[in-house]
Amino acid sequence: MLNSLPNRSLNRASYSLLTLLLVRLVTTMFYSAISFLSLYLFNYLLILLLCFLLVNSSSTPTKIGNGYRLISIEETPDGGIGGLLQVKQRNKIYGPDIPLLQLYAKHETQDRLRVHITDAEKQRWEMPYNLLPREQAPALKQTKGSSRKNLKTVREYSGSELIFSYIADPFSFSVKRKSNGQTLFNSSSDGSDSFGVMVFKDQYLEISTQLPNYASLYGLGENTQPHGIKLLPGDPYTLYTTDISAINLNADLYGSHPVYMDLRNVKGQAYAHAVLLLNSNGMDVFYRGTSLTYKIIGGVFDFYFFSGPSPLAVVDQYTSLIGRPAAMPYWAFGFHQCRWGYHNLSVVEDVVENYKRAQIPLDVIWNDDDHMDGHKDFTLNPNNYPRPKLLAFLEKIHSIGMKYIVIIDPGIGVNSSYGVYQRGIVNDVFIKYQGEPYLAQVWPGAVNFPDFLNPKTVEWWGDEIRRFHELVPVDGLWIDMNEASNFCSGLCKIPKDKQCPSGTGPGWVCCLDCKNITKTRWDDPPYKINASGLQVPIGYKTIATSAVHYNGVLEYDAHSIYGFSQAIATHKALQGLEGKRPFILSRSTYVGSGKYAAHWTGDNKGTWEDLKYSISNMINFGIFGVPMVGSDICGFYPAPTEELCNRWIEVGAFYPFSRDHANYYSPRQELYQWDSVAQSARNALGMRYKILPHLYTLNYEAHTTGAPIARPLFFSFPDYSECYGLSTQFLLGSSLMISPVLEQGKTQVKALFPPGSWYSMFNMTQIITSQGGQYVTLDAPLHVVNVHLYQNSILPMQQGGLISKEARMTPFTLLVTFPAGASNGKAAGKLFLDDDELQEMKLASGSATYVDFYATVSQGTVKLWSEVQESKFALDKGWKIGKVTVLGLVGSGAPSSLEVEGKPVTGASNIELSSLEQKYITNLEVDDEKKRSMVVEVDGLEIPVGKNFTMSWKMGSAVEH
Ligand SMILES: OC[C@H]1O[C@H](O[C@H]2[C@H](O)[C@@H](O)[C@@H](O[C@H]3[C@H](O)[C@@H](O)[C@@H](O)O[C@@H]3CO)O[C@@H]2CO)[C@H](O)[C@@H](O)[C@@H]1O
Repeated sequence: MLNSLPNRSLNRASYSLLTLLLVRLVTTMFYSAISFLSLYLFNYLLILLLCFLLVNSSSTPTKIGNGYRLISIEETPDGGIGGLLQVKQRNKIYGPDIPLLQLYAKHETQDRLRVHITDAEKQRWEMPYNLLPREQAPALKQTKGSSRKNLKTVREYSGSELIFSYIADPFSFSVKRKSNGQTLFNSSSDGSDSFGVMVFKDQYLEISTQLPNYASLYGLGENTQPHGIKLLPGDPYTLYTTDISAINLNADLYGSHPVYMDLRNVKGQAYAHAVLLLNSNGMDVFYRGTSLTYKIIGGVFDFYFFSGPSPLAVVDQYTSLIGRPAAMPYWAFGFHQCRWGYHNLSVVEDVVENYKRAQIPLDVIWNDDDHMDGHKDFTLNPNNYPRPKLLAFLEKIHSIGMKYIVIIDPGIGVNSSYGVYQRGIVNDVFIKYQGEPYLAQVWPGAVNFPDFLNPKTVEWWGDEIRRFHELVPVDGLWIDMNEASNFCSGLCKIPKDKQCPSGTGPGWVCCLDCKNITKTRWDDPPYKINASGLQVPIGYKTIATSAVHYNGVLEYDAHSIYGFSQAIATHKALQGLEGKRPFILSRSTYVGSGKYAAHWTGDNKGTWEDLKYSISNMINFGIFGVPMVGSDICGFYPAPTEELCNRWIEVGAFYPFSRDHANYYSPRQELYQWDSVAQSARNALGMRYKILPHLYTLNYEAHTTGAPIARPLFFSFPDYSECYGLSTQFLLGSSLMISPVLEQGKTQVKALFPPGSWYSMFNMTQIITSQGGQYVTLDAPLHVVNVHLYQNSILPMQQGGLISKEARMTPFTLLVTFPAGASNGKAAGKLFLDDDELQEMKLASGSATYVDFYATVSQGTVKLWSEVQESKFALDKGWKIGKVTVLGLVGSGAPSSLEVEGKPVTGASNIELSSLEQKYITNLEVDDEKKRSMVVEVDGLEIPVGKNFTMSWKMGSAVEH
């Protein structure tokens, strides 16, 4: 029962009591003399009757709330509607109902509807407007005296695509799509027991929506699901930021994203929309297949509906509200190597050398906390990482374009001789408990946590980052443990007579003297979310939930935005430094984090399951507006097998954020450690470095439209429901598909190919599938990952290299794909280039260039041209298009009449034609003589990127269809 108290234990107790009594009754009856029978029998029958009543009453659900009725409604000055909701009947389960609520609904844009419900008489906690800027909901009591004359029992308010309507008593609301009449959200009860009325108490809010059983839902994270991206009915999706690693299935992991995308295929046509419940309190979300129920322990209902109707439109609308994803610098798309346990600088230097020796690309080298002095943020270990040597190393790697990133944890070591801590105390920047900085334990031992909701803290943090940057010119920061993670729970003191260890391993065992804090309703709320997947107290191994932030904000409310607020402060600090584009990697994320940081999926395991989960985790974050994401390649711990590491780099080379990272206790797993892994890495990363221009263009697209970099297939094939649950393959952009091996011992992979023509990026072989698309078994020996480009694409590529900076200056190749065998076809592609040192990523004269490429084939004539915006930047850099490769054309004999810029190009040497092997053909009748599809390569070109160009040629004896 969702809207009733759980009563299973009550029933069980009653039945036990009943059984006991029955046994006693029978025994007694047997041994009792007839003369006493009537008296005993009467007593027992009475008890029996009471027990039956108890059992029966306990199986009747106890209602948590009785719902609200709308008592007034009017239009608000800002064009929305506002109303008052009065509780129908109060009860005290999970605390008293809030008597009067304020309802506010507004079509904020053409495709976004907001529905906000809060206490009408008292300000409640909600996501701070300064952290997530958005339109303000109206002030309280605005509607209190409003007239009732407008009040109708049912009423509709229509925006351009979404229609909001309500039923007055008991109050419920629904959201419909205007274009097809579909109900997207409906909080009125479907009559089932699993669906109650809306409940609004101080520490318990509940609301449900009906759903059609054919809706496919995605999102509600951070969460690892064994079955992949599509949400399945069952256990609650619990949202509460927690230091629990991605290996834990169906648990509340590091981030909180209370948003889902709902994809429905209505008569072969797909419609997607999304629902965000902007609430930072802990919650359980129960998805039951035909309904979804939120149970939240505080805050307000602040719903945003995004009408789509395409998945890409949904993320565009979503990120236009929560913030567009951060622009990443070019080098961030290179390969990253990290490890906890690079004990000294020489080890780091060796790693960089070994990558070079093995000819494996590497752009960024990282330090976990090994460079620190006693695991304290912003310090250097003078023995293992002496500053002069570190600076010399950084100068060397910076000179070739490589970068260096280090970790910082939010816990600041409590140590009176530690400057960062001293200045923190002086500036009063820490979260408080009973007026004192709240004491916790992380790697340095006892720590205090900065309160990033406090403007003074943001200033102090910025200053500490500036000081550190003067000490060590890092290129980015990794903010870890910011859920916030605490190795202790409750109220702790530093033990007097014992030295608290700091550091690795046992460092995570609590050594402070702690006692539980249970006395406040914040530490022990009436409704228990399924925290840590185990219903642990919500203050378990984190900051006590009754601790206090700036302005009296309770950790209870602000818990899940800790990492988010730290990312904002860190971003601000880095922006202020050299005026460069910041790179931040954050473990904990919330709605809007993508605007400031990249994310990795935390401490995964070196197992085949985790390799698989990494794909769904990655594509979920694309939906959450955090497109720069990846998992620890080869697994964080314990130790991957050689085969697994081969397969992992073949997937990880195509994560937007591609980093190998390992635990302190794991054996070394840099990609050169095994010859076979090195070979797979050269293949897969070799391809990544060739498609860097594409990844970087996707970065621009993400930054300007929210489009995920790595996407599920349904983003490009929304009408093709076969791919709705597919979590073993993914797309980079709209048409580059990765189909990796995810199982041990396999040298083939069964991959789904949506309808059309696909071309292998490694050997140009083609796969053509019928209208229904199909699964194709692909060869995938150990060093091979299958990457295919879809028809109608133009992919700008470069020659690759060992560092992105050098790869970036090599000539371009345009890879053009037409539907195989079609005599008429179109293709298009795009390229964004800019000065990635600049903070802003925008199309501007002199610092960026954008090129649209187009191609057509018609009547045997192939045409290719570009349309350039802001040409100067690319022209100044001197980039050239050296080659055009076109796949899927039909014809035989040599192409002729090659013209570039309207001028004939003589000499056949620069245009070549070869036949394309057709690997898999279904509906295309192939007459090998006439309809072979071809590879046409036009080489030796020197077309400046940034200049509009046209080129054309005729296919030899083109075949008409
Ligand atoms: O900076 C070092 C690493 O810190 C992070 O991972 C640590 C994690 O946050 C800790 O909670 C802990 O996790 C262990 C957990 O406490 C323990 O019960 C057991 O389940 O093993 C867990 C994993 O070891 O230690 C983690 C480090 O081992 C961060 O996520 C890493 O990337 C950093 O390298």
